[in-house]
Amino acid sequence: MSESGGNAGGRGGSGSGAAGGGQNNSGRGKGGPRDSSQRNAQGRERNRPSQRSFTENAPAQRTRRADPARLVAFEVLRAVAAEDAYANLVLPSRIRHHGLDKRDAGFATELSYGALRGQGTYDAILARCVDRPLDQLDPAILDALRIGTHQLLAMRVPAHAALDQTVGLARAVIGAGPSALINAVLRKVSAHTLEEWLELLLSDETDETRIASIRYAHPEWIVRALRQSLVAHGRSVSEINDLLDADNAAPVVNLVALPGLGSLDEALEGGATPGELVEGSALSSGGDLGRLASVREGSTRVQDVGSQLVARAMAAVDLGTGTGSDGAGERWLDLCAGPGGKAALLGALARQQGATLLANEPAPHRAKLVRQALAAVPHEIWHVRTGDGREVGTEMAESFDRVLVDAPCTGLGALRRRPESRWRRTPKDLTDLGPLQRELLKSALAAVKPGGVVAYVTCSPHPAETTAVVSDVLRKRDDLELIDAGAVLDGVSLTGHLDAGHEHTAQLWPHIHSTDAMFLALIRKKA
Ligand SMILES: C[S@@+](CC[C@H](N)C(=O)[O-])C[C@H]1O[C@@H](n2cnc3c(N)ncnc32)[C@H](O)[C@@H]1O
Repeated sequence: MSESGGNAGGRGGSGSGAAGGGQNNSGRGKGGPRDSSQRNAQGRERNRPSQRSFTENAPAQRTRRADPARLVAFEVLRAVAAEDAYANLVLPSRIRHHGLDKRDAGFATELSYGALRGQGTYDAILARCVDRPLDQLDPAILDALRIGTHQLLAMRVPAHAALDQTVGLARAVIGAGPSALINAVLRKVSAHTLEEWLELLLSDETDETRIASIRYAHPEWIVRALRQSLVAHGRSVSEINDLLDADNAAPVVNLVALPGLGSLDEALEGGATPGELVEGSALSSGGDLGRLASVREGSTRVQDVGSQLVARAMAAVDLGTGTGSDGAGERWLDLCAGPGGKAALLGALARQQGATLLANEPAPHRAKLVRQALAAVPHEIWHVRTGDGREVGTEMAESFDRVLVDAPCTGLGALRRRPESRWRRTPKDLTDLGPLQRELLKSALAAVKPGGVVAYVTCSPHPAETTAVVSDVLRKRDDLELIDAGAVLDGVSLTGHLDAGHEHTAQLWPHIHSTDAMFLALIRKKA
């Protein structure tokens, strides 16, 4: 049991914990994680077909019990497919239910997230190994095959363990019948490495979109949408592969210490590293964040650096009103606040700047989450309204100095955090959300005082929900002007140069900034 457990191979790690390189029955050894270059190199080496060995036992004679970590991954995939569940919500509850330790939890995370993200590529491979169309397979069998394929092609799990354990899982939870099929199909999958499979699948392919779609496991419409997004924000279309690749890497967990309320000391002592893009942030060293008292209290929170930057940008805009540029006496509004990540940061900044915050959210259960998120901020600073943001503009016309519209959007900029979402979203979502995004922005512009500023934010870079919304709403209005959002973002960043601005709006990117792809427009209502 000498080998340690790094996680993924060529497709990038998906979880925080370890996956197997060990020689025990489940294919997972003991030891700490390795850096990704070692994992990639060693993962490919270990899984070369010529070095593979399989037990000669028939499936029925092999493992009959489901390894708990693989069972958790299987249950996550089933819940996502059959119940429309979100992997990031269902995974922790399954891990708790099966009592996985830290190491197995890491393995289950990598396996479920990796199999979900890589689904498009894995299905293209499986289609070559199954004698019927994949949609004619029992969905549970297909999920078991995806789990087996991810272990074989992208994790440092010995091939015999990947095969035996996946067949054992199928026997235990699906039935004895399908295990022979799963055994036969996974043997075919294991005949090649991932690179060899991609070569086989793509050698005759000339369509660039289809090539990128299969290689980087994104639906073709999203490949096209992201290309269009790069161009719309002044970047080169040649960045597309880097962007798609960044969506497949496990995002590092970012922390924020609420300004004036939280501290990163405990996290830094525990191995977190200071964030380089924004003040008060840190990159978590992984593990259970609940061990940190400041996280339990809510004064230090998990928040993507892109979200931190746009919230700070809204708070930092110089209104030039004489009373407001330092925030004293100002009223701030977060129009779409649930579940409260940005509201918590804005609440802390409002306290420091002598302002107050109204956080609005229509969904009652999400409004409750906003209250919980704001719990560490003194109560006299904030108030939560449960209602439709489209009504705020008329109900509270010209009442606020700063308004954040963090609009409901497709989330195309946060695909790395939501492994199933790329397969669930459709182009129709883009068109369906457009009217709501425009109405919310108009309501915000009605609610802001003359001289005040509205920050329009999405976690999508797509022009249909970013630049098109802003230009449609600003068209024919001479009382509004765009502030240079790139310059304001630079001003709140530690580097002072994010290179995110383009034509007065700003766009952050996973492959450039290691943040979610947050869009920011800052609109001032002329005094
Ligand atoms: C992108 S999320 C906001 C994320 C939040 N700002 C944060 O940082 O945690 C969009 C939110 O808008 C809310 N929403 C949907 N329809 C809305 C409406 N008509 N008015 C206001 N908010 C709405 C959704 O419930 C969701 O909570």
